[in-house]
Amino acid sequence: MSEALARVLSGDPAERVLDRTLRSHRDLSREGRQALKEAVFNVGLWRRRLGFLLDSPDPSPAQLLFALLHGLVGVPASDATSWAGLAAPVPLRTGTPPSLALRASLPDWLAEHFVRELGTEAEDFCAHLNVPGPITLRVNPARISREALAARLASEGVTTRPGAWSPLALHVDGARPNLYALPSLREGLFEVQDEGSQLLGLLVEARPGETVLDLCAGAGGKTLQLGAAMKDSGRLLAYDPDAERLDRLQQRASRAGLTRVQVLRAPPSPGLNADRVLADAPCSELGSLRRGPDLRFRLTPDSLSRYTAIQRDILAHAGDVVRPGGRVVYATCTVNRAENQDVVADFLRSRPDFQAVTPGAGWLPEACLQDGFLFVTPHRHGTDGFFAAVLERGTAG
Ligand SMILES: C[S@@+](CC[C@H](N)C(=O)[O-])C[C@H]1O[C@@H](n2cnc3c(N)ncnc32)[C@H](O)[C@@H]1O
Repeated sequence: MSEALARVLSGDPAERVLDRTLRSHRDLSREGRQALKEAVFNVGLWRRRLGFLLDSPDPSPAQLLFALLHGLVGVPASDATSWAGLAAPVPLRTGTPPSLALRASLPDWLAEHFVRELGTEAEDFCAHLNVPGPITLRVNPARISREALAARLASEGVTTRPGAWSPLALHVDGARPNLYALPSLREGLFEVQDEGSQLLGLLVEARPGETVLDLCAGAGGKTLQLGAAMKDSGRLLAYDPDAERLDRLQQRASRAGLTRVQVLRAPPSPGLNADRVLADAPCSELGSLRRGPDLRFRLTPDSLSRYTAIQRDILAHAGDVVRPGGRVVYATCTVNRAENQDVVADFLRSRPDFQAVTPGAGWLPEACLQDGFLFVTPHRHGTDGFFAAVLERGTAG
């Protein structure tokens, strides 16, 4: 246990450390495996708050585990001492930590960033980064309705409830099921996708018969969604510079029964004249921090500015390949004006033939909008954090 904790604390990804540790300790009981998992995840996540309780800048893994068990979970000191493998209990501080960074267990620079971005909401936002998000499914509307999928999943032993924002979303209730064993997944009736991410795909409003470009397609999470919305008709083009992700996209598209996805191994040229372009740009991913206990500790302050040049290039490229009258959706999964509003403002300055239009007019709840952009967050919407702008190219000139 100490060794696994030490590796996570020194920067190895918690998921990977846990995987390796469990594989080399196959003799562990079910309870033992669960305890190891909880310890690695929670010490990894709460390390800064635990350091405050211990009043030490460099506590040992065993001391951190003791502070977690006794100070945060409330296990009696004698049990916590022996479970942590300590010879004696360690004194713990009481009282609320004095800074947001310590209360929410974040690096100082990151907590300060969230205060700059979110003001009085930063505390609530950061608290929600410490609660794992729900497992959310996106129904494949080309194959089944949301209600019928919920009934089908119930018959397979999985209870769900509808999402509040995306008409395609179902949240899984109760214990984490093995979704990959379900026939309904193999039949392509749903994909696993955060509700906020579903909104980005929906904002494209792709229709059957159109030419749609997914410019940062990755492994195709949103390409599949666009293909379903287009009822597998028209032209759906997917580009990404990462060839391995595109390979996975191709496999997923054929499993989902999409025959019209065309993978581009080189960037598309302006002659494309697409009706719609989704630019789901690479970003600092601050909106996804609740997805892993230690992601926040692997970021550095320069992540806030690392992607802005490439984001500007990608959006400029999107502007070049969409037809007059067509639309670009620029999206990120981060909470950072420099990567969101500022990139869009620069684009609009350099391309006066474009204007920002209200995202999802007619169907997207007002609560998902802020200053004319989509902005959803864990604390307000229960989704991961996402930003999106819908930019329409004028027809004049
Ligand atoms: C946020 S991820 C996309 C996720 C994907 N749309 C999905 O739904 O699964 C950003 C993607 O942008 C890609 N990317 C990086 N540089 C790029 C560029 N210059 N042009 C287009 N895509 C780029 C990355 O390889 C990465 O797959």
